[in-house]
Amino acid sequence: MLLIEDLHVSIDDRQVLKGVSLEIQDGETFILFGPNGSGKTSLLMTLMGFANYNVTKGKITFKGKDITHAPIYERARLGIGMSFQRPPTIHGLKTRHLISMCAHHRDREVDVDALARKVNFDQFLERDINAGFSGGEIKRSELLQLMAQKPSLLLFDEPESGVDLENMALIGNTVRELLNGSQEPKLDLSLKDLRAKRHTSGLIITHTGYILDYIHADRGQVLHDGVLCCEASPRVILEHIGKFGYKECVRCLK
Ligand SMILES: Nc1ncnc2c1ncn2[C@@H]1O[C@H](COP(=O)(O)OP(=O)(O)OP(=O)(O)O)[C@@H](O)[C@H]1O
Repeated sequence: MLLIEDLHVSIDDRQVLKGVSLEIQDGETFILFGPNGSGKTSLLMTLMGFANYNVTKGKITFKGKDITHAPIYERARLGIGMSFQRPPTIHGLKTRHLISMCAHHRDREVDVDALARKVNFDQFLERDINAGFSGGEIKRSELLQLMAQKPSLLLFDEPESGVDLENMALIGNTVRELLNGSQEPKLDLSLKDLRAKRHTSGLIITHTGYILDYIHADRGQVLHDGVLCCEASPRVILEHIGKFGYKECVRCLK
């Protein structure tokens, strides 16, 4: 589904990604770890196509199409959706209107109120996007946009940040539903069959790993100073970082 080859990205004159290569298959969920400032958000912003992130070398292919220099709307139309760490406030744009726009491409009209009720967000629909929203409310607003858009590749930048434990369950379960599509996985399926049934892929940044309690994450890696290293199961990586910190990752780069 997503193929990133030798991606080099600069913001102004500063190189933030220094040769990232990564493949995410249909239905696969990939977890990205890394210390502050290592380039994780920059990777997601580049995949979404934001202008400040200049691809100086490398290629991004999505569903077989070269999207390295494609505009944001084309990537969204192809099926890439993103939940931001710190999304902007948009005065003058009601949440209801944005949710309707996110669902615009779908065949059937979406019941925005019913969708919002799923994430306890119906009472926020008449408010401007993110205007005065708390950390947890911002996350629910982001999720609601994705639920309306139904992308086939979900990019999540720290779904747990600013979320209390009670809301974490709501957010974790909603992320799982988005990744599984409408289909809840049956417990008796093998991992291979489970993956074959999922068509939505995920690329999720986490510092705490709380999200791992709710989703099935297939693979993980650490991004260290703009370079990927330490590929392992996400739980193993989390445990390793907890014990030794990120400086141990440097050993994998040698
Ligand atoms: N618009 C910008 N202008 C200048 N530098 C930027 C800009 N955006 C990001 N950077 C720099 O690029 C580097 C990577 O930032 P990025 O946000 O991708 O890191 P991160 O791994 O997501 O960090 P965190 O875990 O703290 O969220 C940082 O040093 C950051 O200051």
